[in-house]
Amino acid sequence: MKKQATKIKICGLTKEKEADYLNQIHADFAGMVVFFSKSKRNISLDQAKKIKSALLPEIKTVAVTVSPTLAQISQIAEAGFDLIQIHGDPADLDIKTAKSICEYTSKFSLPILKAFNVSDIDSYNYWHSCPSVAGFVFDAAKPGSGKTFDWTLLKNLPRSKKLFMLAGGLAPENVSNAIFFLHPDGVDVSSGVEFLEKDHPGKDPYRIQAFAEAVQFADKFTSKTLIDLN
Ligand SMILES: O=C(O)c1ccccc1NCC(=O)[C@H](O)[C@H](O)COP(=O)(O)O
Repeated sequence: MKKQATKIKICGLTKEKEADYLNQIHADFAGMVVFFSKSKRNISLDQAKKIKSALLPEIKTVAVTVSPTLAQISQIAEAGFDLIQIHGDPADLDIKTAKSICEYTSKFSLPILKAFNVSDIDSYNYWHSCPSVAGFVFDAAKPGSGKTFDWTLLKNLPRSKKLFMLAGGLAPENVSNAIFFLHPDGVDVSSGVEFLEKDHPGKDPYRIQAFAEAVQFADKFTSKTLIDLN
């Protein structure tokens, strides 16, 4: 059995210089919130492209969306993202005419990271069967809120080669415990690596470094099989 490091996704990038912080820790995924103006981390596709071009090419870019429309998904694919993270259901999905959500999402031009926000975890088994879904992000009830949730809800979910990623209120202070408890394939953080001062928005390079070190610390004491998204 090959030992595999826990993958790191840093989410909610808003500035080009934050790409350097991810490059320094060799993050696996960079998440950017698009087409969701309610979020303080929402950025335009042009901003996202600038951040993307400052990232090491091996860092996979994830467009983080809430119920995206088909038109938005095409624009996201054209902008060169590697994956699309979907909270909720796709907006244009007409349950009456689509044979199944799986069939519908198979038309998307990008692999999907299906995000769950606690109350919808019941649909995990269904999404798990969809070939277009590359993996899962288990997040708190309100995405990007920096709040955790009851991790025991995930303990007995079946695993496969699809990426199983924990999000929601992770931080340098608790991510090792999360890895010890759940052995996820990846950990996803946004609020927990931002500046602690309320009047200082954006990602804190020292907290990103501390997060990566806490993940490495936990990995020394856990082992898992190889998951490859390529
Ligand atoms: O960040 C947002 O504002 C956001 C808005 C809409 C959908 C998703 C959003 N964020 C998702 C994430 O950033 C990640 O799932 C994240 O790691 C969890 O957030 P946090 O609890 O702040 O670490």
